[in-house]
Parts: sequence; structure tokens; C-alpha cells
Amino acid sequence: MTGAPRDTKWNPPAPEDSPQGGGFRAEFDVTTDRGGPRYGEFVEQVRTFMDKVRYACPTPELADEVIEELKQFNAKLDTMLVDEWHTPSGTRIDLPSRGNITLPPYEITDGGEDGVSATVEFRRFHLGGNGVAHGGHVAVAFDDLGGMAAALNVHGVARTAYLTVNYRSLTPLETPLTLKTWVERRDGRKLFVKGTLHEGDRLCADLDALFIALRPGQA
Ligand SMILES: CCCCCCCC(=O)SCCNC(=O)CCNC(=O)[C@H](O)C(C)(C)COP(=O)(O)OP(=O)(O)OC[C@H]1O[C@@H](n2cnc3c(N)ncnc32)[C@H](O)[C@@H]1OP(=O)(O)O
Repeated sequence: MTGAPRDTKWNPPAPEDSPQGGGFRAEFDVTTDRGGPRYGEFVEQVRTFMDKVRYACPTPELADEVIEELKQFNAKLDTMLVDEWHTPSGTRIDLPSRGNITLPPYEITDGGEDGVSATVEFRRFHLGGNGVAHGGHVAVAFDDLGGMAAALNVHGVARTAYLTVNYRSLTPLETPLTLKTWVERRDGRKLFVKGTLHEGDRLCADLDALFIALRPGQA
């Protein structure tokens, strides 16, 4: 198991009467091969680049050089753009964070209707200040994995209505942390989700969130 539980039916067929036009797709088209066998390495190199950018103080000459090279890379990627439903970034369940470059890298260790357990590691580019993680990045990790717990519980898509993060102690960078989320209570379409983030036995943060299961065709 890496970016999502493997034994879950991620691609439930849309109901016959599901209006897809403009709506969130009921079919979450997961994959393990989109983007090729080295897609994970590709994403990892970008993360490493962002780590360097966060701490580098380039000379003007080096900045000029890197800008020119980045323009060339961006032009190459411009020839390969696809829509969000077909990009590997977010749908490659064999990769950390489903290959989603915008998420802190996590690996799912257990996941199902009862909740999700993951190991997450904030990178150097997730720096907030004084060597520890930015609180917004902690919230991103909780949002995605809270949303996953909700989705696995309802076998469909859920959106965040509110998300409260209590920051209980500092969250370190470059350290494997344990993140757990679970649906504590369900009331119709409303999923009350809780979560915790630990370094060892120490609680770094906890989550109190509401996710709403989307109706067919809802955006
Ligand atoms: C596996 C990958 C997981 C990825 C997870 C990522 C999740 C995300 O980040 S989603 C992005 C952030 N969220 C958003 O942009 C959502 C924006 N908001 C919306 O779209 C809508 O307000 C939405 C969908 C949440 C709810 O709208 P709608 O479906 O019309 O439901 P609505 O009738 O207003 O509310 C349903 C119930 O929830 C309650 N509710 C809705 N919002 C809130 C809220 N903020 N606080 C408390 N209760 C609320 C309502 O009072 C209602 O309760 P009841 O049924 O008891 O009367």
C-alpha cells in the first residue's frame, strides 16, 4: 500500500442517471502506470528541487542559468498537458500521496471504511519557521487524508465543509510521522472526521472536520 488502499473499489461506475456535465466525476480513475515507470522519480526530483529552492541563495548568474533551463523544461511539459482526470499527479495509487506533487509525501499503511493510517514526512520546502513545518501544510495533509477517510466511508467523493486543526506541539521536518483519520460520526451526507498527527508518542496536531458527501453530478 502506498498512496491509497489497493483493495478498495476506487472506480465505482457512475449511476445511469448521474449527470456528469460540470459535476465531480464519480469515476476516480486510478492507475499504477500513467506517466510511466519513472513518474515517481520525476515527482521526487521536483520535490528535491523545491527543497533546494527553499534554502538556496543563488548568485544572479546562477538564477539566470536556472531560469533558462526551467523555461525549457516548462516548454517541454506544455506539449504533454492533459486534464485533471488523466494526469498521473493524484491518481497513481502506487506512489506516495498518489503521485500528487502538491501534497506532503505520505504512504498509506492501512485504510478502509474505519479510517486511514499513514506515514507522512514534511520536506524542507514545507518549512514554516525556525526549522519546523508550516501549519498550512499540516492542514493540507489532514484535509487530504480526512477526505480519504470520508471517501472510503461513503464509497464516493466528499468535500470539506470545515477543517479545524489544533496545533499541540511543533511538527518536525524530514521525520516520519504517523497521521490517522477516521469518521467518528455520520449523519446522512455529513461525515464528522477526526484525526491525529504524532511524532512517536508526542501529539503534534489533531483534526476536527466536517466533510459532505457529494450528490451525483455535484461540483
Ligand atoms: C481521496 C482524496 C481526498 C481529497 C479531499 C480534499 C477535500 C477538499 O479539499 S474539498 C475543497 C474544499 N472544500 C470546498 O471547496 C467546499 C465548498 N463548499 C461547498 O461546495 C458546499 O458548501 C458543500 C458541498 C460543502 C455543502 O453544500 P451542499 O452539498 O449544498 O450541502 P448543504 O445542504 O449546504 O449542507 C449539507 C449539510 O451540511 C451542513 N453544513 C454545510 N457546511 C457546513 C459548515 N461549514 N459547518 C457546519 N455545517 C455545515 C448543512 O447545515 C447541512 O446540514 P443539514 O443536512 O443538517 O441541514
